[in-house]
Amino acid sequence: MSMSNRYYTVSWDQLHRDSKALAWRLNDRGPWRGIVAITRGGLIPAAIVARELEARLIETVSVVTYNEEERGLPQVVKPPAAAGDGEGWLLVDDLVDTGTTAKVVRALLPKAHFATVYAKPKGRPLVDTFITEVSQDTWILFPWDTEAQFIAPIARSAAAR
Ligand SMILES: O=P(O)(O)OC[C@H]1O[C@H](OP(=O)(O)OP(=O)(O)O)[C@H](O)[C@@H]1O
Ligand SMILES: O=c1[nH]c(=O)c2nc[nH]c2[nH]1
Ligand SMILES: [Mg+2]
Repeated sequence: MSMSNRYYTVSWDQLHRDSKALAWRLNDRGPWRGIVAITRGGLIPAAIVARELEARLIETVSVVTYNEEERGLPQVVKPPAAAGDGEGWLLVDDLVDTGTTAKVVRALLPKAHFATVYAKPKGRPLVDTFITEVSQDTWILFPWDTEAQFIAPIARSAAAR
């Protein structure tokens, strides 16, 4: 996991709204044969988009990347067997960051339409449709990776300084 200068915190409510906004855009470009979710991050946006577009055929593709380790090469641990070359299929992920995952999946499904909820500048050229862009040095915090916790009152933390 790369370190970032700031966080962009996404609540369940915001993720639902942003995924629905994505569905509105994608509805105009259909009909779609089905949806390929890029696991695991793409699963929940894909479910929300599938509900809105009344898509019932859902395939998955799983790519494991080891950016920070020596072996370095992305591994396709589950190919999207049902989706052919991707023609007529919608490919959904939560975000593009460096574009490493996107490059691998686009090579497997060259004709698919690639949609993400969030995009960072490096990955943005690889995406056909997205909703919100954040800067490259921002880490997006998804609701499934976070939980609410107690934070000290301002007066108490200021007094400790
Ligand atoms: O553009 P990139 O630099 O490739 O980064 C984007 C990918 O990274 C995250 O997935 P991750 O590989 O962490 O796995 P996960 O979806 O199972 O959490 C995210 O869900 C994207 O798929
Ligand atoms: O939760 C996440 N937030 C991000 O910004 C990110 N970039 C790659 N992978 C990521 N996972
Ligand atoms: Mg992912």
